[in-house]
Amino acid sequence: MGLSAHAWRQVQRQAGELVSRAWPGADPVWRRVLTALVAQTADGWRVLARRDTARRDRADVFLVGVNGVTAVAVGGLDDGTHAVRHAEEACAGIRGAQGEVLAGSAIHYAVVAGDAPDPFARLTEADVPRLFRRDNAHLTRAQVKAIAAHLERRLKGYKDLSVQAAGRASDAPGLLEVADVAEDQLAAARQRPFESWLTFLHPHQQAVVTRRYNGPARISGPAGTGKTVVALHRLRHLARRTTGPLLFTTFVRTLPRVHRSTFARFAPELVDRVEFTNLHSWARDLLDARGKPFPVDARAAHTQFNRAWTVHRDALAELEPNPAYWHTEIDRVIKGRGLETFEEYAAVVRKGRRVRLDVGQKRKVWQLYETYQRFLRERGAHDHNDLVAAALHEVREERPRYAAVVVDEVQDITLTGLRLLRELAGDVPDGLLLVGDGQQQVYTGGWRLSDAGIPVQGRGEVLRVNYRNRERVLAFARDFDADNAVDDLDGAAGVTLREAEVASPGGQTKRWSGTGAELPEALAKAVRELPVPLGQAAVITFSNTAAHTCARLLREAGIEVCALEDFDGGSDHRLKVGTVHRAKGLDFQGVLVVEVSRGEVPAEQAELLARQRLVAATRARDHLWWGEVRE
Ligand SMILES: Nc1ncnc2c1ncn2[C@@H]1O[C@H](COP(=O)(O)OP(=O)(O)OP(=O)(O)O)[C@@H](O)[C@H]1O
Repeated sequence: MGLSAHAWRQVQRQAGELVSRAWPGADPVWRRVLTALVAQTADGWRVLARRDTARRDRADVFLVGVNGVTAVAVGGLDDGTHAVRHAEEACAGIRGAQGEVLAGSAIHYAVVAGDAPDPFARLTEADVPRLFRRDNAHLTRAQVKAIAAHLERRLKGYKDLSVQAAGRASDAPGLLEVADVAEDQLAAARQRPFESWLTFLHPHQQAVVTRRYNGPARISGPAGTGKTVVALHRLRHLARRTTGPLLFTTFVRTLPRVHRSTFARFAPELVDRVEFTNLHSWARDLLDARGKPFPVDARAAHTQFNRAWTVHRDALAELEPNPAYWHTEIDRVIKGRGLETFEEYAAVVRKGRRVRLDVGQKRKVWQLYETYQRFLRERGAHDHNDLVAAALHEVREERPRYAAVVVDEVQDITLTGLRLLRELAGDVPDGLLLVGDGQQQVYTGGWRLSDAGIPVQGRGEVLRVNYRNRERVLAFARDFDADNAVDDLDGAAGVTLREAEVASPGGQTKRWSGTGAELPEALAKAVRELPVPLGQAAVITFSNTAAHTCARLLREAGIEVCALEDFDGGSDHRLKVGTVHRAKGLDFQGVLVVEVSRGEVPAEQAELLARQRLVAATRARDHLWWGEVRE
């Protein structure tokens, strides 16, 4: 806290005297803990405390600081549920500067020196400093003051206790303001913009966090509207009201560990109850745990597809010469949708697929599929679809129990994957929450939630305020959604990025265009001119090859890089580099997109590319540089 040892001893003595005067008969443990808490008020924390030995059903202390609100009970509680309700009621309606509300799910709970009922974290006296950790700082001092002022009015019988360090005239007008502003700016430079969503939510977001659903629910809305933020808050809300494990999953391999680290910051007491894992890893682990290991070798599977293609090329090349198109057809339409007979394939509507197929042509595709399957069988190889199908079979045999299943980026999961998740969630009320945005689909092969037997009528929430992208960045990204028909994941019209409301003004965008030979210099210059710390920025590409090239060019220019593949959401001073597929769901203060222009592309690919561009551009909070390499 920047106090000398002498000043710190004085502060503690003052705090001790204050506590003894306020509660003369209190037992020593209580007094010591309170003293430790009150001493921190010299460093900007606020403490509201009461002591009532007859009613041990409420928190003794409300601690407010840069890391949010914590309700603390000293020496144990008789009734944790009542204490939670009391704390949530005390905080209900506390508003931020822009009309946001303090989310009930944002309150931390702790018992010091006593038994801790859920959701209270259990701390010993020696653990008390953990309540003041600054690595989770996300509120400004002004916000801390405002919250404490509200609580002071709300909490009857609680005393506002504070001490001052010698030489810190906290009430001298001007002085404090200057110190506060300096400190706020320092914190802001470290962690910009303030992640106030850890405590404050838009009233609509907050309503979605706590609403009760009597079936599967869906949150949709354009990029940056806080869908994941709401999902994480809801996860905490649900975890507090249930027992047993919860699952947070997504199709994107790199995302779960990032979300885990965010969740660990604001719900450390619950993080071990939630499994954060991508769907394929989850499926593999389930089969391993049941003694039925199911190794997938995507490369071997790809080789078998190429072999099958050589057999059927002549039959299909006149429809579409690119084998990747047919691989996707098998991956996303036939296997992704779990089609088992030709009759099913003949009947299926191939939403979003460019090449129209009559029954005779579908038969040719089916033959390609059958050959591919035969080759896989002969080699004992499996692809990812086989893994998901095997897990679905296994879950139908015996369902692992989860109190709730939350699925992020649901638009990219296959239909079979959705069926698996539905099966997994069972009929538990509030058991399944699907979060996604049709506009950000980066893989083709449409479905509706109802195709997977997931009815969400009346339980679909749409978020509309974009909190991530500053106005100019959003305007840039909006240009990519011109021709996109977007659905809300269930067939109805969805809300597009064009319709999203902007929450933050300003922002900066730049375009560059040049040849491959000019890229190294332009990219290095753009990185150096980016007015954000490198650790808060990312270079995003549309292919692995381009990502590798950019990483090499940056290293050669002496810039430290970290592959997005390896990023876990922790603080890291290196520039992140990766494809748009790995950047999904994440955001950075500054983003540099490198696009290798491909000239004319077929309509279906063009639409997919527009979506990928939209995803890439909306990863930038404040600064976006868009470089186009002309081949
Ligand atoms: N209530 C809020 N107050 C302030 N900032 C918010 C709020 N909600 C969300 N944000 C900010 O917006 C960013 C985007 O939120 P989030 O990642 O949840 O959006 P999303 O809808 O899941 O986005 P995408 O679909 O593009 O991945 C967050 O990192 C956070 O900084």
